[in-house]
Amino acid sequence: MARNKYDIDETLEAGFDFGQLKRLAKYVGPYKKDMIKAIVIMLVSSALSMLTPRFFMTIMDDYIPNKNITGIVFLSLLTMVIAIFICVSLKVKIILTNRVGQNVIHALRRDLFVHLQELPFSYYDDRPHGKIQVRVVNYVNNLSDLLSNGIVNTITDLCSLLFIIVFMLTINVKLALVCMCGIPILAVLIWTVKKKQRRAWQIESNKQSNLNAYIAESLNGIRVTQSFVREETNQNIFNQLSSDYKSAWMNAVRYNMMLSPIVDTISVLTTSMIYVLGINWMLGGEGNITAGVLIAFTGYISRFWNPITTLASFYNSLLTSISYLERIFETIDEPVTVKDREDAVDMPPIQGEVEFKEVDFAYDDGIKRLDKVSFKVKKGESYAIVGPTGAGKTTIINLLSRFYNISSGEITIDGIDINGVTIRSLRKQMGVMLQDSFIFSGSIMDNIRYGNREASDEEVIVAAKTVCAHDFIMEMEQGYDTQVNERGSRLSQGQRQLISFARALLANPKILILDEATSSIDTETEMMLQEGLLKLLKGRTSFIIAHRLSTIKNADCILYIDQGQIKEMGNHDELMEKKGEYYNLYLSQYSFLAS
Ligand SMILES: Nc1ncnc2c1ncn2[C@@H]1O[C@H](COP(=O)(O)OP(=O)(O)OP(=O)(O)O)[C@@H](O)[C@H]1O
Repeated sequence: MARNKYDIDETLEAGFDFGQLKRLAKYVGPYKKDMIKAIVIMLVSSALSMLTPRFFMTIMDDYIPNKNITGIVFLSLLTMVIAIFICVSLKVKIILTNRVGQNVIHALRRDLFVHLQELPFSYYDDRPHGKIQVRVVNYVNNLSDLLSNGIVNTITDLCSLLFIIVFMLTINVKLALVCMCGIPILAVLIWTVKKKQRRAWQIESNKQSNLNAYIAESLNGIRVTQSFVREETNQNIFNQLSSDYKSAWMNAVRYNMMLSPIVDTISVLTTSMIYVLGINWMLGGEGNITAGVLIAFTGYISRFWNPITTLASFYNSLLTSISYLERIFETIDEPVTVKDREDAVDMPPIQGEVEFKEVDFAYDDGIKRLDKVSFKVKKGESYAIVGPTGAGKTTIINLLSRFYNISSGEITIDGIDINGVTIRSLRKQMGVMLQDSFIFSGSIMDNIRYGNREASDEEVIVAAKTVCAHDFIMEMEQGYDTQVNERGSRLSQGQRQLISFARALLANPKILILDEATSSIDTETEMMLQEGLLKLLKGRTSFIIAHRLSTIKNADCILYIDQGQIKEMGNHDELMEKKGEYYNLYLSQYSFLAS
């Protein structure tokens, strides 16, 4: 449970290995053609750009002494044409690589989202949503530079470097070696800071994640915050998290910043050495060095350090991206613990007989929350589950929908073990109304239709009428087309419950599960609703959890749960006669209402 907090850094279970880069390469695979085009264009322009210092050498050493004006004009024009070609190819490369980058980002984000949709409740129990969100949005975005420019630039820069080295070696080996003597120094420096730099970017991603988690949590809880006048405390927590993020970013970027001045210094030093040694060697008549050779070399040396600078910055962005990639792939690799067995078959049309056989269950914290729970519901019966807060009522119905895996025992529907059927075929035949009546942004019609996308408008309206939601919906400015916000902030809690109720009904389920479906609904509406509900429940198996016992008096059987165990079982009259826990609970509610 340690992860489930904004002030706890996430730990990375799987370390980075180059296999992850290979995995990223797979995403680039479908856009190979665009990548190849971009690389070829860049290689051609890079090879052409190598010619210009050579042209200047020819002009200096050959055409000027021989007054070859035509040659000078021709080479100057050629240089101009090459410059225009380079300009155009750069533009084409940007278009191609951006297209590849954005497509890859889209594919990565899609895979992440698809996987997140499949991950079980237990994954979300253990993490703040902000920490998940930051992976899908920010971390994936941060790969954009690596994907759109990094890959093509690296390949073309490596080739340019090779071209330059070859060109320099063909002109003068001694000067070429002087030029390259800075590379080993740079390699040692990069190697020395590599580990610290990677760690620094991992810490940065943790802090970003914490900050995001807190922002998401604060926005979700803004009403409670303002009611309890917690704004100042929250600001302090936010400031601390934001300042942690700032420091982590500054620390990480410090390593990135180090590289560029080092490359510049080495570049300036080697250029000076070329001049000093080159002029000395030229004056001493050593190694066939002419003024033209020196001019060509100064042209090459600036081109020589250019790709090294871009490679160094690519290396920086690679290390940054790696820390994000680790998180992205960690999420994609997160095992779907609640999934179809290999031999799973579709659940046949449900008749409605449900049986729990000695079911034990513990959440991820390992504490047993259900202990040998056994009961059998006949087709079409309605079962109520009551008991104190935290007794395990919701847990029972969560297991019936297979939101979690049971620890031991068996749950069967019509005698079929629900572990052996596909989750989709099982859940499609159930109508579940969870405690959290979540409303999505969109129209009221869409929100009800969430339970059955094929339902016609008329069917939506019938469901709304059955749960007594039709009147209040019609009173809204655009009736069923009224737009509501995420979480339904413009609806009352009771109205939200009625909409969720209608949604559960619309699925036309064989098994209906209602968890505190009417807790926020006024007694008058509830009584009206009971009538519709009675008709509706006919022939369907239903599970109703309610604290308000008046709601469940008519249930065929009532399970009284406490501390994960069934303490009493029977209909209302039987349990009242028994004068046990249910009796006490009923009397306490009755006397509370009477008083
Ligand atoms: N995701 C979870 N991870 C760990 N423990 C959990 C989780 N959800 C519930 N619990 C614990 O399991 C126990 C049973 O919870 P459950 O939600 O089933 O209670 P309940 O009877 O439905 O309570 P209420 O009437 O308040 O809704 C509680 O002690 C609760 O703290």
